[in-house]
Amino acid sequence: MPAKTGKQYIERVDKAEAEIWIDGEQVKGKISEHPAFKGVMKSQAELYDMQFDSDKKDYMTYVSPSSGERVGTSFMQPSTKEELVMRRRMMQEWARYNGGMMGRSPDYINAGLMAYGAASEMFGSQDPMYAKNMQNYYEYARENDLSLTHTLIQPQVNRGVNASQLPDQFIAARMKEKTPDGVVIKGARLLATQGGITDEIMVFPSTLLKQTDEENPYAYAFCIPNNTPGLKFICRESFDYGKTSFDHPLGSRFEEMDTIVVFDDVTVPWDRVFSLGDVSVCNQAYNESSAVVHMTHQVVAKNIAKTEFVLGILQLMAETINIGQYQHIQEKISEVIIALETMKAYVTASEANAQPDRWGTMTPDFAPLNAARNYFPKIYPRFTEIMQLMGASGLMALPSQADFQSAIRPDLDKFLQSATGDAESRVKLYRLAWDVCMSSFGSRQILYERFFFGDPVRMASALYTGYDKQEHVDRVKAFLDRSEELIKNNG
Ligand SMILES: Cc1cc2nc3c(=O)[nH]c(=O)nc-3n(C[C@H](O)[C@H](O)[C@H](O)COP(=O)(O)OP(=O)(O)OC[C@H]3O[C@@H](n4cnc5c(N)ncnc54)[C@H](O)[C@@H]3O)c2cc1C
Repeated sequence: MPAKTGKQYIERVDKAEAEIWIDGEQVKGKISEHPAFKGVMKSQAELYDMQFDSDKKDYMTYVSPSSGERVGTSFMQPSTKEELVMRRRMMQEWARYNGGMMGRSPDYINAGLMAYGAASEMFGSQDPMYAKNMQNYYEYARENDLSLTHTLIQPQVNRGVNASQLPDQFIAARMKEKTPDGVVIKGARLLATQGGITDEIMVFPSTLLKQTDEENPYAYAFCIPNNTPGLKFICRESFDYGKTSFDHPLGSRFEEMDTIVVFDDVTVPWDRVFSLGDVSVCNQAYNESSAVVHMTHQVVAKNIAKTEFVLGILQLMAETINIGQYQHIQEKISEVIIALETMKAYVTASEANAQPDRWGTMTPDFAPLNAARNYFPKIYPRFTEIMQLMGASGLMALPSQADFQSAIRPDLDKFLQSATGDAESRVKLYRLAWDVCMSSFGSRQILYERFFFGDPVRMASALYTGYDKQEHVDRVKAFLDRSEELIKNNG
């Protein structure tokens, strides 16, 4: 089957009827018609449809090496720099469509899956069956244009101890037993964004587990359909409040939802298991496969689009109420321009210095991408602060679309007009800014950028420990020795 359409995406997820809980009730009927999910599912469907745009399909899709059909480019295992750039172009096309506000457009997980597929041999170190499973699953996902969510983190109960030391050994999802049908998993994982509105879930190694025998049952990697019996998604409150796209321009379209994932004796069939019961294998999978690099490549490409979107909004705000002449406004917008150019430079450098990894996949240079993934979580909250500082009362003087259709419209037209246009256009823009920097949707975006790729403190620590600093240390030592020499010679 070739790349899928938006309609096919929606039909498949509706038909699956995964077990999803929200506001104390289980979702019944078509999830694409549920108020909490219909906006984002429509947006996701639009992304899939872009694969068929006549002017885009040459880079949104490519010819499958197995079926000869055109399949999604985010599944492509690049072997040249040109293919790497094509992948990024495809990913940015999707990100620009949603202003970078959909962190989990399907290309995010596809980037990881592509790398795991290319490195499938790695999973065979435990059992050759796992390597075969990984390779087959990657091809299955590619040929069926699967959408996936994923879950990596153990419940936040007591971060001072390991999962096996919690009061109940099945709080964090762990292996319960092996049966002829598969491995039974019981417990919970966090935090699956888009949980329940994809075809399947990837349950991969959580970030580094302690290397002890007690932790081995918590170490596994598998993918299963969202409607596997015993699998439950527990949603937070929805930030799509059912308002129009005028009132809540982002929340009504891109509210991706975050879910707690419960495994209630879920049997994972053996052909879907890629690793099991060995912390050391799990701990190295992310880095060894280059999944971390390809996922970061997608993230940075997406965040370039997000920065462009923020820059566009800020500039429009400056023009709308004529504040672009003030130096501090120029300085603030310049901060975003500098961030944009920095992010673009990181991606360009990573692609220019790309090399095939040990699995033959053309892989971007991780050093600039690693810097980017540590940089953006710090700068994105500042973008929203700048938006608040520039928006001021304009972020609160925000009548709704219904107000514009009521008897008070003449007042709105008079008092909310702007330097460049009418009241309705101005309110539309400021509502967008509010949804970026003030609303529940906007606050979640800030939290998302801070944490979704891992704890920023430990990411910085990994950057510090993994970075080769010796050359610079040696140069300073040589400089100090040179100074000594000079003193000696001159003395
Ligand atoms: C909006 C959003 C969406 C997300 N989507 C997904 C998803 O789709 N899939 C997924 O798998 N995950 C997802 N995550 C989870 C994300 O990966 C985690 O939030 C992140 O890895 C941090 O883990 P934690 O939330 O458990 O925080 P914790 O690890 O509990 O950290 C809480 C605080 O304690 C500190 N801390 C805890 N332990 C240590 C330590 N050992 N050393 C130093 N400091 C420590 C942290 O620095 C932090 O300040 C999402 C998170 C958010 C906020």
